[in-house]
Amino acid sequence: MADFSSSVSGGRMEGVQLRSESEDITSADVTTDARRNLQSDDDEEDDFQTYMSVVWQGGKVGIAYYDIDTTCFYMMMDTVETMDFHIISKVFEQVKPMCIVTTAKQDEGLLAKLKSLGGKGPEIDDFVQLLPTLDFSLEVSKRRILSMNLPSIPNHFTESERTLHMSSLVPFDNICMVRAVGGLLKFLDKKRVGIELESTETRVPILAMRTFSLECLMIVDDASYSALQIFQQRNHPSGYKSGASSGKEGLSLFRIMNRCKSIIGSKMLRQWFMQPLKDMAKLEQRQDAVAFFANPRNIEVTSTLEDCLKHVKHIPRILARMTSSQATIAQWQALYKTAYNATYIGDVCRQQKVRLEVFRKIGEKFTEDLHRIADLIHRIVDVEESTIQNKFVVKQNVDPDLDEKKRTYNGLPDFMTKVAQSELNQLGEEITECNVIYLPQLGYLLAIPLCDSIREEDNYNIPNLEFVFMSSNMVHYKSESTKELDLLLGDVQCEIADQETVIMHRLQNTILEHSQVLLDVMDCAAELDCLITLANCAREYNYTRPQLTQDNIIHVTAGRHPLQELCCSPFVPNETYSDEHVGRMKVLTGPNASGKSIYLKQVALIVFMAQIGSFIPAESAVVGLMDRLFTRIRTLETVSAGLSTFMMDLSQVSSAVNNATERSLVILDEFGKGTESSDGIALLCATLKQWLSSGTRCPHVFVSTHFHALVTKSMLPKSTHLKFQTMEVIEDGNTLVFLYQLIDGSTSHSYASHIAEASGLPSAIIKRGKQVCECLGENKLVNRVGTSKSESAFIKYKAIVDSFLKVDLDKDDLVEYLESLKQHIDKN
Ligand SMILES: Nc1ncnc2c1ncn2[C@@H]1O[C@H](COP(=O)(O)OP(=O)(O)OP(=O)(O)O)[C@@H](O)[C@H]1O
Repeated sequence: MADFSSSVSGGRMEGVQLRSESEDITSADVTTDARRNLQSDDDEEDDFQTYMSVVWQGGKVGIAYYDIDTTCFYMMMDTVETMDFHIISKVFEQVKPMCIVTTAKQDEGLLAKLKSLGGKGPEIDDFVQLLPTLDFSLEVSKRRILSMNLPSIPNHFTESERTLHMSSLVPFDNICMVRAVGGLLKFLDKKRVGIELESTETRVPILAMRTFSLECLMIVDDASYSALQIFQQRNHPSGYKSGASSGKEGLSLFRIMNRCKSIIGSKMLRQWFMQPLKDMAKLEQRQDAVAFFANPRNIEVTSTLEDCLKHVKHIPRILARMTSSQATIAQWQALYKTAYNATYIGDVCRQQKVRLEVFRKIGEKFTEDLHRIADLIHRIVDVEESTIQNKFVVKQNVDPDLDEKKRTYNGLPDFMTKVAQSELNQLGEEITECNVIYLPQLGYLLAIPLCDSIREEDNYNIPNLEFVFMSSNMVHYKSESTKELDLLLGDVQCEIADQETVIMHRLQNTILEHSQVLLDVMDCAAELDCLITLANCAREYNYTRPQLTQDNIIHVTAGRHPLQELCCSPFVPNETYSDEHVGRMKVLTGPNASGKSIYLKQVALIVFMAQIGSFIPAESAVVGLMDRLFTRIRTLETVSAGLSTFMMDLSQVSSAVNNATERSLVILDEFGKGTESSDGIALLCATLKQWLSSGTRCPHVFVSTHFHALVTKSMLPKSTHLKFQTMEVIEDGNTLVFLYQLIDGSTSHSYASHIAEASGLPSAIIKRGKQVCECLGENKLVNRVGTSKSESAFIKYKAIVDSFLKVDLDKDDLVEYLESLKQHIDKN
């Protein structure tokens, strides 16, 4: 009988789980699944796909892009764009779209630029999508925007209320931007982006519309990011198009500084790194916050906030899943934790007496609605049971009717055992075992194991029982009592599921109506996370607060390279002074490996860090905000970029020459080295002269070079802007001691042989190199060295040449001479 009762409960499981025995999964599997859900939520991989649209008209560009992952729409307000399309490139670098949509009637230069952004992969033809100009017309675009169905717009809104709401989200006076949005909406609808497999009524989900602007950004190109090791490698699924390798972040500034507690924080920090600012007020707000969190007196508040931030999740992704009712239990739980912890963060920030912009924003945006959302989820969702059952389960006391159904359902096993017992009593003696099970659609059934009396197929019939089906040695019947059970209890389990789904939908809609609050929370929490991260770095790496100024100067006392200082000890700090009085152009010469490149990169990194709002590796600094950063630093990647190395060098330098202003920072590390040295030196010299001749419009230029003739032959004009500097070295007999100290002046040696010696090159080679070098320097004949074989051949050929030179063509007989020469050669 023990067997019997267990089969009864086994039958119940079968019915509840809606699956056959062969598909059975254990509860351990369910929790693994749930855990996997949680993990996927936590995954940091940037599996985003974005679609971008561009409209360039009247010298202004408007850009819009749609992120399939967050289902948010981002719009860049109309911005002045020149023929070098650096704004479009900048947005492209950040968005990395799958494709770019634009109007078919297009400027050829822009079209060529867009195509070049797509790289050289096989998908290049699909990368730029040209749509009819009508799809981008202003009126059509406006209409399309106004008819959008955002979840934050409540259903009861009238038409004019909707229009008013949309106008608050979309600045309609930005014509290019509105047209870009309209065109992209059309494209998304046509391609059914993200909803390819859904029914035709389903529209592309759009959770929110957000604007962004590049006006206050310092422009840094992709090559500089990798040359300065700000990012080492950036993963992107569309990397295959350009043939770029994808992998994890290597040793980079971002890697050493990213201590964010949340994924949204990491994402925002990456965005901050991608968008250095020239907006002083914003940067100072960040600095104030970093100073507060870096202060040891505030360590308790900081760590409380950090603990809460760990639980703030990527809300747009969750809300996007909710719009299609596909949120997993892990995501419900994540939303609850986010709302709960955000409420706490709000309380902590409101308690602070210090006036920080981030505290003010959090105090204002973390409203009571958050508390209500957390409370609703907490009261309604039974997380524990949901995780076990891997579906949305409603807690008790939410709906009395539902509670009643659940009570009935939970009492079923006992009841079914009793029914099975009474059925067994009525069956013949040859049947020793039976159980009652529930199967959806079929209802309650009596299951009897195969025995001798019902072994034959014809023999399945049992009086008073209706045969239904046979499987796994169990024959299933309908009896009077099971029919009664059907009538009495019906599909309780399905009804419970239906009712729970209705409750879930209602809860979901309430949350989606508050999606704006949740998105604001995410932004503020991510910002807070970034600021605490910058503060932690400042404390750990001993960074100081730079003074930002509108004056066009860069003054750094005892500056360090943030990555190099972690790799070599002791690191020698150096000063940087660049302004109108001390000169904006520094030409750095010095022996190989004396620290020139590290110094140049250090200058760029310090300015970059100051312009993301971070503290910097220096004793003190005054940094004037720069508008662009140009670099020409050779990296391994530039070698593999397809273009010849020298072509890459030239394209980077020409971009600097054409676009650098007096507020730009230009770093040239050994430009001109990749070609014949006279051409290289001429190019470098001409470039520097061009900037020097621009007088006060000369950018801040830092150049390192081994072209010593630039100094020794005074190739550059005398100018107050020009200053020669070098790295101090001491020559002690045969050894060279590097001090890595920047001093005024120049050097005329590269001391390459010392470096070669230190690098383990055989001394015979170094000795010979020195010999040749000396001979060339003194304009002497270089003595030939070689093997004994080449030596004797040299003597033989020299004798032939000498004898030929002695022939007097007017007097001697040439034929006779050649004959004797032949005999001489044959003999030897
Ligand atoms: N300020 C410093 N303090 C301590 N060590 C340094 C410093 N600067 C550079 N170094 C060390 O010197 C090495 C070489 O530096 P770097 O590559 O800048 O030389 P370089 O002058 O540019 O050489 P080359 O002209 O051959 O390119 C670095 O890898 C580092 O180990």
